[in-house]
Order: sequence, then structure tokens, then C-alpha cells
Amino acid sequence: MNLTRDGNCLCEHMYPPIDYRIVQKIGEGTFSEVLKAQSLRDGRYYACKSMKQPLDSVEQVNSLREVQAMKRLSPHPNIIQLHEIIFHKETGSLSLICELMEMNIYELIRGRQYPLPDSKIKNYMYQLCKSLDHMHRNEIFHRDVKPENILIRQDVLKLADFGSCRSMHSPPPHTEYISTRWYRAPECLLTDGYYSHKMDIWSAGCVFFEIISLSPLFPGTNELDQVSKIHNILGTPDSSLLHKFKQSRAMPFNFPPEKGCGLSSLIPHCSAVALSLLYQMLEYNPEERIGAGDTLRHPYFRELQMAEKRASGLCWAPGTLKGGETCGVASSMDHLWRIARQGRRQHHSKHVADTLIRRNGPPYPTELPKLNIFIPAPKMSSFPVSSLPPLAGTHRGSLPAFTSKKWHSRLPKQPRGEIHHQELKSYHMPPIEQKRGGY
Ligand SMILES: Nc1ncnc2c1ncn2[C@@H]1O[C@H](COP(=O)(O)OP(=O)(O)OP(=O)(O)O)[C@@H](O)[C@H]1O
Repeated sequence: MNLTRDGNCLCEHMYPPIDYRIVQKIGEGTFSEVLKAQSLRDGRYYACKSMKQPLDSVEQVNSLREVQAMKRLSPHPNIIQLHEIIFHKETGSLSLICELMEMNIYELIRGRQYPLPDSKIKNYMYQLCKSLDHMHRNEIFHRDVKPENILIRQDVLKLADFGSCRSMHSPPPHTEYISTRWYRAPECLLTDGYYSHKMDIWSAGCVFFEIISLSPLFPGTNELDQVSKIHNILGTPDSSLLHKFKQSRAMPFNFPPEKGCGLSSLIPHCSAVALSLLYQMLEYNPEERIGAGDTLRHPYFRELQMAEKRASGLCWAPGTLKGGETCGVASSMDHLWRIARQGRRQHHSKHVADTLIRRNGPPYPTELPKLNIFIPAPKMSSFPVSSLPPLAGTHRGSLPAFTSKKWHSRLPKQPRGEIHHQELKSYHMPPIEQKRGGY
């Protein structure tokens, strides 16, 4: 163990970044430890994400997908801001200095007895959908949307942990393990890597449910159980869709036909309009699943859209929805969706949605956080994010391609409470550029 200047313990792999006073550990993931740190230059507090695996060179640091993605996606009010990168050449230790948030969504809901106020849920979901829309517009998908990777500070929500993201231009199949099981979309579970950015919407739908109900929607214990939990609630999909999935997966597809209990029985207090969005995010078929841009125009977010339009001086035409979407309507939503999913699935589903949806494009408010610049110390490469070289490939091109798929095939991400510490401790971690497979 190392000791920081304050006498706090740090793990062996870490080297305390100069010019920062480590205050305390605030989080830990599979690949990093996150510390609260105070800058000795500006006195501000930051989150210092220190990678467990050493890196070989500055080039390797620059080609990390996490670094590249954060650079491409910043600044955006709902994307965690990378402030500085500190790389210690001698030890290979890398610290990403990011803006500090208060907690993640899991910590927000953990142990709560009463639901969050509707307005708070809506506000968080709007911001989450904005972060996804921004990311997908920039042709990157996240691949690990889950409560632990969604951070909040007061009422602001930011998406974090871009270590699994991928360019939307990289063609499937994607062979590495991605996404944490409970939030894994059907196409990820049932095909050999034939998934797209729509998987993020499914995961966000699972998070939406979890924020409403305070418990995970599909807490599968293994992949098969995960599929069965989805079918128990949403029902088995059309055989044609299963047939399509089946073409690319050697997995038993003899799922017993199920109607599914529906979502509204699980969250009886949920409004019909919220359920409508939830169902569209949890649409089994990724091609029919709502896109991030359309989630923002969903009537569930009507007040927020109106507030934004008012703020930007535009007038909002009254929507098709009347107020008072209540629980009574909610139960019929399950029924409508079941009908929609039989036969003329797409058109019917859209028709049901259209009774609630009014399409309006919200403007995109963006604040432009500033990056700090300082002079690097000897043997320590520290660079402000703005000085990084442009993304490999092209501006809309592919993020760097990493070669090894081994890391993921041997260590899938575990849902919370399922991390096998023993296994992790004895694991030999490959170089970080290989840790999550290729783009
Ligand atoms: N900027 C931040 N501010 C506050 N807390 C943070 C910040 N970044 C990360 N954390 C905390 O640290 C935890 C781990 O961070 P992160 O998910 O980025 O690490 P990881 O090693 O990539 O994890 P994973 O195992 O999901 O890949 C988060 O769940 C969060 O609680």
C-alpha cells in the first residue's frame, strides 16, 4: 500500500497524482478506483479515476476509448467532464481527473422506502435521455448504461464510465462481453454480437423502471434466467423475431410462450404516459425500439420540453394529451401493448404510442466548461484534455480498434452483489487497451 500526503491509504497500483490532495475513496469499479481529490492549484474538488492496470505509453493513454469518447462527447451538460489526464511514465499509472459528482443512481435509490417524487424521476430521465441522444448523435454507444454509471449532483445527472463504448460505425458482430447482465438487451442476450446503439435505450428503460420502483426490473441470475425474467414480464416476442435472432446464436430457443404479466402490475402508481415511454424503451425488437431523440419528444417530458422552449423564447403548441394520465389508464396500457405486439406489431405499436406522443424537437442547451492547463512535472505527463490529439480515424469515424477479446470473454461484468472478489483478485489483467475488447 502507498500512503498519500495525508496518510490515506491507496492501493498498490496507484500513484498519488501530484498537485492533488487525495481526500477519500469514493468508488470502485472493475478497472479503476475513484478518489475524491483536491487540486492544489485551484483548491477545487475533483474525482480522480485511477486505473488499476498500468499503461505503457502516452500513445496508449491517448488511444483509450474512455479518453477518446469523453473528449469527443464533451462538453455536454449530461456527460461527465474530463478535466485533466495524469500519466506517470515510470509506474504507468493513469489518473483521469473528472468533475466530481455526489453519488450514483444506485446509491440514490438504495435503501429508500418511498418512491422518489415524479418530478425528480422525470427530470433525471430527461437528462439521461439527453445524454444518450448526444452520444448517439456523435455515433458512439455506451454499452454499459446502469445505475452505477449514472451520476448525480443536486439535480444534475451525468453519464459516466465510457470504458465500454463503441463507435456506431463498427460493424457487428461484436464479440466481447458488454453491458451488465440485468441491463442487457434481448439482442445482446440472444445473438452473437448483432446489437446496435438501441441496446443503450433498453438499459436506460431498465434504469427508468428501477428509479420508479426502487428495485431492478430483470435481476437474472444467469443469461438464460435473464431471458426468462424478460419473458415473464414482457411476454415472448413474435416467433419471427426469435427466428431472426436464432440465426446467429447457438443457444436453446425453445422458450415457452408467455403472455407476460406486464409492467403496470409491478408499478401500479406509475402514470400511463410514463408507462408508454417505458414500454417503448423496453420494446423487444431493437428496430422498433424508440430512439434517443424520440424519447426526448415523448409527452412524458412535456413540461420539461415546454420549460426549455420557454427558456429559449419559443412558443410550444399545446399537445394532444390532456392532463390526468392516471393509474386507471395505466393498466390498459399493458393490454394495448400486448395487442400491438401481436401481428402488425410495428404499426400498431406506433399507433398506440402516437396517441400519447407529440413530436417536438427540444433545443439543446449546452454549457461550455473550461479546461485547466498547467505545466507538467518531471516524469509525469499531465495534459489538459483540449491538448489531446484528434480521435484516431476520422471525425465521425471509428474509435481505435483494440485487438484482444480475451479480457471480456473471461470476465463478464457482474451485476451488483455478484462480483466475485476472489476471482478478481487472482486475475491477471491484460493491458488496459485490451481490457474490453475491440471497437
Ligand atoms: N466523477 C465522479 N464523481 C463521483 N463519483 C464517481 C465519479 N466517477 C466515478 N464515480 C464512482 O466510482 C464508481 C466506479 O466508477 P467507474 O464506473 O467509472 O469505474 P469502472 O472501473 O470503469 O467501473 P466498471 O466496473 O463499471 O467498469 C462509480 O459507480 C461511481 O460511484
